Amino acid sequence: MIENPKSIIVIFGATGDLAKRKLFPSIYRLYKNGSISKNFAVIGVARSPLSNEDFRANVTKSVQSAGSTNEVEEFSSHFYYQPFDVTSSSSYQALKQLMGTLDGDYNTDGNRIFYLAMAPEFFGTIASNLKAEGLTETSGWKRLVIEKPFGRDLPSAQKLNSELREAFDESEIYRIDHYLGKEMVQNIEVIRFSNAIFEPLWNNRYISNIQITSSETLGVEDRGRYYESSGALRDMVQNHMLQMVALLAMEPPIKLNPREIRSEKVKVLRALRPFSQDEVDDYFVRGQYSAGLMDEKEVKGYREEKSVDPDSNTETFVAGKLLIDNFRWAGVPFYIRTGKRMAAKSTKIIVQFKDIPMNLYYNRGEKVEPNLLVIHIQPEEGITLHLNVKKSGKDISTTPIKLAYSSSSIDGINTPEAYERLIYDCMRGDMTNFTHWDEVALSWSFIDQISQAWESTKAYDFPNYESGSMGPKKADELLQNEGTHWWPVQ
Ligand SMILES: NC(=O)C1=CN([C@@H]2O[C@H](COP(=O)(O)OP(=O)(O)OC[C@H]3O[C@@H](n4cnc5c(N)ncnc54)[C@H](OP(=O)(O)O)[C@@H]3O)[C@@H](O)[C@H]2O)C=CC1
Ligand SMILES: O=C1O[C@H](COP(=O)(O)O)[C@@H](O)[C@H](O)[C@H]1O
Repeated sequence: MIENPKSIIVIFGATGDLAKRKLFPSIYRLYKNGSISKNFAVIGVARSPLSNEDFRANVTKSVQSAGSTNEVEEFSSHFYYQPFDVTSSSSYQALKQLMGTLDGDYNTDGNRIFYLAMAPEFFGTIASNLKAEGLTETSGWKRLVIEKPFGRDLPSAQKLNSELREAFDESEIYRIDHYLGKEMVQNIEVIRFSNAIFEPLWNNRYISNIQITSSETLGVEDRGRYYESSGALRDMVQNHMLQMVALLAMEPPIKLNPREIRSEKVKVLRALRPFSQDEVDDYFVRGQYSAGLMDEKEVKGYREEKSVDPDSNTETFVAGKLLIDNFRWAGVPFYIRTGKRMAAKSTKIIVQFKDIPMNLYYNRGEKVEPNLLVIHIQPEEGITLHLNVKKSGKDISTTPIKLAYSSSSIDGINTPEAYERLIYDCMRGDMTNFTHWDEVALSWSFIDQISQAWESTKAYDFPNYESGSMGPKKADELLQNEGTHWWPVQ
């Protein structure tokens, strides 16, 4: 793998939110820390009639708003803009010509990344036009980076995939799941497979349940139109939550390469227990936020948000119990929960170990707390192990303690942003942290059974959780019915 990759990056949707907030600052950091060679150029395309100078000013502003000031002008000089109509042959021909010129100017060896940061309805059209107009013919490598959502159910994902596959090979398609770029999500494998104390316990003999919470304080913001056709199930569960489940549950791969890791993740997704439409409510709970208080300020309910149907049936919260029917995990529930306008912004994984066979301290009326391994994904990054020790003093009695490691306090606060890692991986041709089509297809077939049930029945109790809370009561009951509870994530 080349460590200082050179390439032209074409960003479709270069005037959009994602480009400004994530892509430009991430490419800047790669440039500044020397991860990518100076032989790179970025061509931004969108409908707006900007000049190169306007575009460079936007890039400079976005990098500066992300807190950087050093060599920003020099960095922005690598950026070019072309007004673009995704359906017009002349747009592609002009882009082809510009790529040819910049290939020579920046000596990029014909390497090309096409980054689709646009609404998903354009993905198929762009990919087929890139091929039809000859932009995929190059002396170097070509790669397609594709943002979510990858379809809205299995049939639409299959259709999109076959459109992409007419122009790009599977080995050239980099499907982004930004959770796979997060430091502590990448750490799951390392925690599991490099610690002798965890791996022998990582199964149904010693683990009682695993909980994954990804809660957000923000509401739907300006994305009401998209969110109305998506909901939390498609927006968060189909991709990020199931990817974390797969990483936690997979068997050790025979090698740490993309093919072997994916093959193990795929086996987990294949082992997810399916259920019938009538059983969906036994396993999954949906919620929608009402108005409430966040940071002592009144916020709107989901149905009052911009571009949202005042009678919307869309869920902004999902909790669920997943069962993985294989030898390692039979009988161990994986509880997941995610939602908007919750009490805290927090993503945590809590592995709860089974109780010891006998509590020797019971006759003193003492309850021994279960051992927990907490993986803090965000905002803090690290792990905490909850153990029991002797309370200081004369008596032999127990007290819970926590052994904590914080990755940001040890390695420095600036752990790379997820997008920074993923763009770098794509430039180096490392597909490990991108989702393979097989994973996408299996995730959709699991999700479709839930969305079909929910779309065919009105949620009469919506809205059913207050903004600023931890979700609907039913989500707590899902665990209470099994004699357990959600561990706090705040
Ligand atoms: N924003 C985010 O945080 C995240 C976004 N994503 C995904 O990234 C993609 C982009 O999202 P986001 O940046 O928020 O979207 P925006 O709506 O902010 O940007 C869309 C971009 O597409 C361009 N565009 C729209 N229509 C056309 C057209 N017909 N021809 C050419 N260009 C067009 C727009 O520019 P113009 O109007 O000038 O044409 C703009 O540059 C989506 O797939 C989204 O789901 C995924 C995760 C997070
Ligand atoms: O993909 C998405 O993720 C964000 C949450 O990402 P995070 O890194 O802040 O946890 C979510 O807000 C958005 O709706 C969804 O599309």
